Amino acid sequence: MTPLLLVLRMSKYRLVLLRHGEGAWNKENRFCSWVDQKLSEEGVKEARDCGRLLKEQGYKFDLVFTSLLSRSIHTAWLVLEAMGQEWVPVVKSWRLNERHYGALIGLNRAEMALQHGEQRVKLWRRSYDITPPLIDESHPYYMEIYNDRRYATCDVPKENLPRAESLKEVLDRLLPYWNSTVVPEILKGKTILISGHGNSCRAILKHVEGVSDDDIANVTLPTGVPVQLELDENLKPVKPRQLLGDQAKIQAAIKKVEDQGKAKQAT
Ligand SMILES: O=C(O)[C@@H](COP(=O)(O)O)OP(=O)(O)O
Repeated sequence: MTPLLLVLRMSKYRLVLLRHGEGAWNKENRFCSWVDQKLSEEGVKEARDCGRLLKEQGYKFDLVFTSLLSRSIHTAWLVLEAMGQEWVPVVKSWRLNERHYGALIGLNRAEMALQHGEQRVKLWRRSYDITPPLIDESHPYYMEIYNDRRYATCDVPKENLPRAESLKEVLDRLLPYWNSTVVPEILKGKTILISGHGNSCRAILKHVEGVSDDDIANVTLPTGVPVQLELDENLKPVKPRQLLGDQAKIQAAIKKVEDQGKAKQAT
């Protein structure tokens, strides 16, 4: 068998994961999570650039999945528009929402690092099974989140929606949706884009690639950069994930996200 045929046989499905373009609170270095902040100007540009890149790469999507948060939905729309593929169906679920950061929502990461130490903030952000402090009714964004009409449309009662989540808990709520709704579409041969969030995409990567609980702490995704996965017939990766685009810029963007947790007085 020629090497080309071998690759064709082994790489049966391609899937693209995307952390939405920069949001207003990414820019302000605040934990955004379930607060429905919109894309910044830069985030709109990132989403359009991502669409152009995916078009250049020859992508033709059949289906797009998003969370219920505007920044993931707008990113999907902008990507599809830049590709001239606006007709492609977009399916939304709370199960693809960003990790629920609990009582940390709205707080500035650098200030939290000053108060609690960089190590604690790193554990909150990147560890697999540490749950941040729970949000409660006294939190300034509690009502805005739980009174939002979109959360009355979920497949669980509002009272059972999370009040804070570790990455493990994100995977626990995401996996049933992945197995029941996303996987069957991949297996039909559809080319799928998941326009999600830093941590919902990390949870999918952990599951699909079998990343260990320790190693997932070293996976950070920048905004607006498509992650290409090539999978075999059992949905196992046939090669390492590829972050598409200028590699030097991508490395700089990853460092910028990691550095958001360094101690600094907010300006
Ligand atoms: O909730 C947030 O603020 C960020 C992730 O924050 P970190 O885990 O990077 O601190 O999520 P996203 O911008 O992908 O929706």
